Order: sequence, then structure tokens, then C-alpha cells
Amino acid sequence: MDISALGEFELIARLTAGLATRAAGDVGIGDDCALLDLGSGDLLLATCDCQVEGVHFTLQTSSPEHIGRKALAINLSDIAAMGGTPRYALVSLLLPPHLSVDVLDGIYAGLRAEAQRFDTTIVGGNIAGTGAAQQLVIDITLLGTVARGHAILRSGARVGDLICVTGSLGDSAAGLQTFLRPATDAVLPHDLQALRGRHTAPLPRVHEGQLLASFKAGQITAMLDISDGLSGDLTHLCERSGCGARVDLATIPLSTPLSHVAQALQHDPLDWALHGGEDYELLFTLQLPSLDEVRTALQEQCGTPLTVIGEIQPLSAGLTLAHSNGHTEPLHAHSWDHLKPKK
Ligand SMILES: Nc1ncnc2c1ncn2[C@@H]1O[C@H](COP(=O)(O)OP(=O)(O)OP(=O)(O)O)[C@@H](O)[C@H]1O
Ligand SMILES: Cc1ncc(C[n+]2csc(CCOP(=O)(O)O)c2C)c(N)n1
Ligand SMILES: [Mg+2]
Repeated sequence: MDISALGEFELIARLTAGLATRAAGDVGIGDDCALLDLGSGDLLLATCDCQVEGVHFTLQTSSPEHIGRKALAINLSDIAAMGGTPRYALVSLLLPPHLSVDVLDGIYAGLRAEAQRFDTTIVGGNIAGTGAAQQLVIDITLLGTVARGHAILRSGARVGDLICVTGSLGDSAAGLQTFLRPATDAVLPHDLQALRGRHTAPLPRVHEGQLLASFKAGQITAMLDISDGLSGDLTHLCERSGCGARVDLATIPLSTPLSHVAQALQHDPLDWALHGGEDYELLFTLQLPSLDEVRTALQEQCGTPLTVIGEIQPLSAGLTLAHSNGHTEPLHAHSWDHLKPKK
């Protein structure tokens, strides 16, 4: 049997079954970051994520600066998903021998700019050659902190909680498609630029995550960032929380450029929003009485809209998609799986 028969998430479960945690309060595998209690006031957050040429980016479609920025941004997004503050980064580079120094300088300029923007210090890393393989890989480990008792885990959602997202969904996947499909002539330059920008240089919701973690315990009940796609990431949240969920299709926030490009490319925008991935928006659950307070704070302090897209259901209800005419259907996780590429 090869690993593609298992898929990414079954493989993680198999490799990590039975691994011990050190302290009683630690959360090891299964959330966006490990949450580690070193005994001081704040808890330590640790995460790693990589960008692989040909899998996450190409040098033809992303500038070196954007590749560097995104490599850090996707890690910042995992710290944001816990409500944490990013602190230190270690950058491991796997370099094909003929890579141009200018390209690498550009990647590092993007990395440094993103680090500065989010007050993160690059404190180390590693360089190795890729040998015969020609793909550039940037693998970053990011450490952060979160005040004791304030981390927001994937596991706290309860029946009746509202399911919310920041910003809008599907833009990154649509931006990627405009690179892949020849029929892009029909798309307005302004829309093209907006969607491609969200794909090549996503903005991690660090300030929004910190704001959400500053509410009283129990107001925001669970959170993760949308990297693989709403359907898969909501499935992860529900698995960790032991619940089901109903997503109201008509409420999923779609940007205007996304609607325009979907029309031009004759693609259902909701497919990108549900399954596309790389949105790096926050998906979180909250208790109904907190909705107005949280929505107002996100808008006033971060300029970021909150949209309620559904409600947490009992485990037995599974995950469902509700259409505006009342029809419901099961919501299957069709989002990104590295071991089962489909797109
Ligand atoms: N090889 C591995 N060994 C141990 N733990 C792993 C391994 N790969 C992933 N994990 C853990 O499994 C969980 C899910 O990993 P995954 O990479 O899907 O995180 P994510 O936050 O959902 O996605 P992303 O990294 O795209 O933001 C995380 O807690 C991660 O630390
Ligand atoms: C050239 C190219 N082809 C396809 C994609 C789409 N893609 C790659 S990885 C991923 C999920 C998130 O990754 P991870 O789980 O590693 O964080 C998605 C949606 C892309 N970005 N570039
Ligand atoms: Mg994540």
C-alpha cells in the first residue's frame, strides 16, 4: 500500500497515534499549533508549514517577494488561529543548485518584510541542497505565545454555537484558476489583480485572532484557519469538538471580484468558497449572545467583517449544507489533501 491510499489526515493519525504530551495542559497534535506549558505566564505556541515549488507556488506565477511573504504568512495564520502573538521564526531552505541568487534575495526580502509587519524575529534556519530534485522548498517553524487560558482550540464548539468566518472565501482558489486557465481574457484587470493578490500574498488574520482571544473565556468557543478549504477545515473543527454542523449556503461571503470571475470562467463560485482552500480566513464558533459585541469589535478594531455561515449541530446530524429553498444535503470534505491531489 502506498501513502496515497491513506490520504493526508489518516496518515497523520497513523504516524502520531499514542505519542505522549509532556504537561497536563499541553495540546500536541491536532490543532493549528502545539500549545505548550513551560510554567511561565504565557503558553508557547509552535507550528511549522512549508511551501513547495510546483505544489504551492510557481516561479512563473508568483514574484520572489510574494513567495517569501506567503511562506511566513501561512505560519502566522496558524498562530492567529490559536489567538496568539507570533514571536520567532526559523527558516529551513531546500535549494536546487541552479537557483538564481536574485530570486533567493527576493524571497528573503519578502520574508523579512512580512516578519517586520507582524513583529516576528527570524532567529535561525538551515540550508540544504535538493540534489537531483529541482524544486525549491521553504519550510518555516514559527513560535508564538498566548496568555494562559486564552488560546482558542478547535475542540470547544458546542451545539447551538454560531459558525462564523472573517472576510470572504474562495478568492485564492479563483486567483489560482486565473493562472491555470487560458480563458482569462474575459476577466477585468481589476478583478484579476484582486484575486491573484489573495492567492499569491494572503493576509494572515493575526490581529483578528488576538482580538478574538481577548474575549472572556467561553465567548469564542473554537477556531482554526482555512488553509485546505471550508469543507475540510470545518470537518476538522467538528471532529475535534465532537459535533456536527449546518452551513447555510446563501450566507457564505463571496467578494465581488470572485462573482465576476466565476461568471467569466463559468465556474460555481461556491465550489471555490467551499473546497478551494488557501483563504487564510479564520473560521470560529461563538455563543449567540456574544455575536453583536464580537462583530462590532472586529469591524471597529480590525476593519474586518464577520459573517455567520451556519450553526453547530449534534454529532448525529453530521455536516450538512442547507440551500435557501430549505433543501439540505450532506457536506463532504472535498478540499485539499496533499496525498490525493485532485486539482
Ligand atoms: N508528520 C507529522 N508528525 C506529527 N504531527 C503532524 C505531522 N503532520 C501534521 N501533524 C499535526 O497534525 C495536525 C494537522 O496538521 P495540518 O498540517 O493539517 O495543520 P492545519 O493547521 O490543519 O493545516 P495547515 O498546516 O495547512 O495550516 C497539526 O496539529 C500538526 O501539527
Ligand atoms: C501551483 C499550485 N497548485 C495548486 C495550489 C493549491 N494548493 C496547494 S496546497 C493547498 C492547501 C494548503 O496547503 P497546506 O495544507 O500545505 O498548508 C492548495 C489549495 C497552489 N497553491 N499552487
Ligand atoms: Mg491551520
